[in-house]
Amino acid sequence: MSEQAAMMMSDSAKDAVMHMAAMTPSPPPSMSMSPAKPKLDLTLYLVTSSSLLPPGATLESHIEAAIKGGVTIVQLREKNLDTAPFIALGKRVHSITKKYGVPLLINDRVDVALAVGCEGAHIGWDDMEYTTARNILGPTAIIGLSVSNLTQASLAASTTTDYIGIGPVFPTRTKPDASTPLYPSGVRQILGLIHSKRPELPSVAIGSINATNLQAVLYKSRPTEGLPLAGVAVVSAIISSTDPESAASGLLSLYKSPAPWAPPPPSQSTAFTHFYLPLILDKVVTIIRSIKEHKPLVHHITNAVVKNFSANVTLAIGGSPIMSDNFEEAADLAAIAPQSACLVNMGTSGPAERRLYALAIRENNKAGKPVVFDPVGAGATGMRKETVRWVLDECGYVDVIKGNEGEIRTVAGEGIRMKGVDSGAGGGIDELVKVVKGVAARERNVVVTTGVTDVLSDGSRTVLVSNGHPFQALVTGMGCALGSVLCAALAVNKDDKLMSCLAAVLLYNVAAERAVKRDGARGPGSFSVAFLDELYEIGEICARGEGGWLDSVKVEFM
Ligand SMILES: Nc1ncnc2c1ncn2[C@@H]1O[C@H](COP(=O)(O)OP(=O)(O)OP(=O)(O)O)[C@@H](O)[C@H]1O
Ligand SMILES: Cc1ncsc1CCO
Repeated sequence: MSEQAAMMMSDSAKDAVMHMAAMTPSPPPSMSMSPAKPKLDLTLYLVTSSSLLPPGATLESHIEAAIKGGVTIVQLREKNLDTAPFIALGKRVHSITKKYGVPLLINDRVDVALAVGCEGAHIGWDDMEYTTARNILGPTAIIGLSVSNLTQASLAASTTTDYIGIGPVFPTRTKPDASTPLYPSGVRQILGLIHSKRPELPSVAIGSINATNLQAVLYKSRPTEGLPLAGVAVVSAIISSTDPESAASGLLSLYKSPAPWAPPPPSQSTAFTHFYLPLILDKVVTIIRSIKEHKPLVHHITNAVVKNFSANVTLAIGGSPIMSDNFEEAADLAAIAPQSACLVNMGTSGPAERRLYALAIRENNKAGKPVVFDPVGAGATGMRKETVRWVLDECGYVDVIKGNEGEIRTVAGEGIRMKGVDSGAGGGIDELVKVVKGVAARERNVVVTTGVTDVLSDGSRTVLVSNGHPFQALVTGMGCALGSVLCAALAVNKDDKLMSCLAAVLLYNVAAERAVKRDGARGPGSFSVAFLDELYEIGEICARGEGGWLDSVKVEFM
C-alpha cells in the first residue's frame, strides 16, 4: 500500500489494511471474495450516497427498488461513515444485492469490502494503489479504477483492472473534489486510448448523467474504433428520486433505445456511398420537392440582423418559418409539426439566449427533430468561444454545424482570431477538408463549411461544392439563411443528413448563380431580390420533377 493511499484512509481502515497487506501479500483462498469472478454487467451502474436520499427514504429500500428497475451493479460510496457502521450497512445492502444476483462493490475501502464479503471494490485515483488492492482482495474480486484524464487512463489500462470508470463527464455536485469535466468528447478520447492498450477492457462513464443527457453521452462518446461505453454510472438521478424503480427503468430504456437523432442503417444512403452522380442529383430533386410538399416548420432562434431575410428564404423554398426566442414555446415548437427542425444561430447571443439554446436543443433531441447550429463569429471573442463550447459539450446533440471557414476552424479548436462575423481565415482546401472531417467525426454529425468552395462532411464522406457567386459574400445573413434551408431539407429527409445538406447547398448556390445570370443583378441589392426569386423558381422546377437546373453543378466527392 502506498503512503499516499494510506494518508487518504481513516485510521481504523488504514490499520486494518496495513495489517492485512503486511500479513498476506497474496491472500489464501479462504480470503478470496468469491470462488469465481462474478459476471460483470456495467449497463446501469448505481453509485450510492446516503446524503442525497429524499427525506424519509432508506438506502436499502432505494437500492432494492433501483435493482427492480434494472440497475445491474451497485457501488456503495459512503464517504462519511466510520468503519463499523460502514461494514454493517455493507452487509445489509449485500443481503439485498445477492438476492438479485447483482454485484456489490465498495468505494475506496478495501477493508470494508473484505469484511462485507461482497464482490469487490472501486478505487479512485487517490485511493489505494491497484496492485495492493488486488493482492488483498484476490483474483476473483471485481476491481474498478477511476480515471479523469489520458495519463491516468493509460496507467489504469496497463493494470489487470476489470473495468474503468471515466469521469466526471459533466460538472458534478455529488463529488466536490472532482476533476475538470471531460464532456462526451473527452470520454471518447479516453475510450480510444484504452482501446489502444487493452481493447477488451470495458468502461463506464460517470458524472451528472441523467435521463436528459444519457443518450447524448452514449452517442457522442462512441469512438470510431474500439469499444463504446459498456454502461453509465448514475448517482442522484436514482438516489435523489422519490421513485427509484421508475427512475432506473427509465434510464435503462433510454440506454437500450437508439438515440432519436441516430441515422438509420446505411442501406438508405447507398447511392451516396457509391458517389453515383445521377442518383445523387435525383435525390437532391426529391428533397427539394418534398420541402414544397410538406412545408416543414423551421423554428429559428437566430440573430437580430437576419430574421427577416431568413424568414423570406424559408418561404421562398416552400418552408414555414417561425422566429421565436420564447422559452415558453420551445417545447411546443419541437413537437407541434410532423416535419420540423430548429436553427440555433448564435449571431447576437447573451446569457439568456444560451439558456434558450440548451432548452431548444434538448426538446428537439427528445422529439427526434434535427438541430442546425451556426456558430456565428465563433473566433471573435471569448464569449463566443464559450458559447460554442457550451452548445457542443452541454446542450445535447446538434445534427449539423454550419459555419464559414473561420468559424469551423474555431469549432475545431484552432486558436484563430476572427475580427467579426466574416470568415477571415484561409488555408489550402486539402487541409481544410481534414479539419472539417475531424470536427464531423468528433461530433458524430455533419459539418458544412461555406466559402468560395463549400466543404460538407459526415466524418467519412466528404463533398466539395464550388457553385455560388461572390455577391453572396456582400449580403449580410447569406450564411445564416443557408441554415434555414439546411433545416428545411433535414426536416423532410432524416435518412441521410449529408445528402440533405448537399441538396440545400446546391439549391442555394445554383440559385445565386442563376440570379446573376438570368436576372442580371447589378450588385448585392438587386442580387438579393433576384436570389429569392431563383430559390422559388428552382423549387417550382423540382416540383415538376425536372433536374435540368443541376447541369451546372460543380461537385467533387472524396
Ligand atoms: N466568393 C464566393 N463565391 C461563391 N460562393 C460564395 C462566395 N462567398 C460566399 N459564397 C456562398 O455564400 C453562402 C454563404 O457563405 P458565407 O461564407 O458568405 O457565409 P457567412 O460568412 O456565414 O455569412 P453571414 O455571416 O453573412 O451569414 C454559401 O453558400 C457560400 O457557398
Ligand atoms: C452582422 C452580424 N452581426 C452579428 S450576427 C450578424 C449577421 C451575419 O452573420
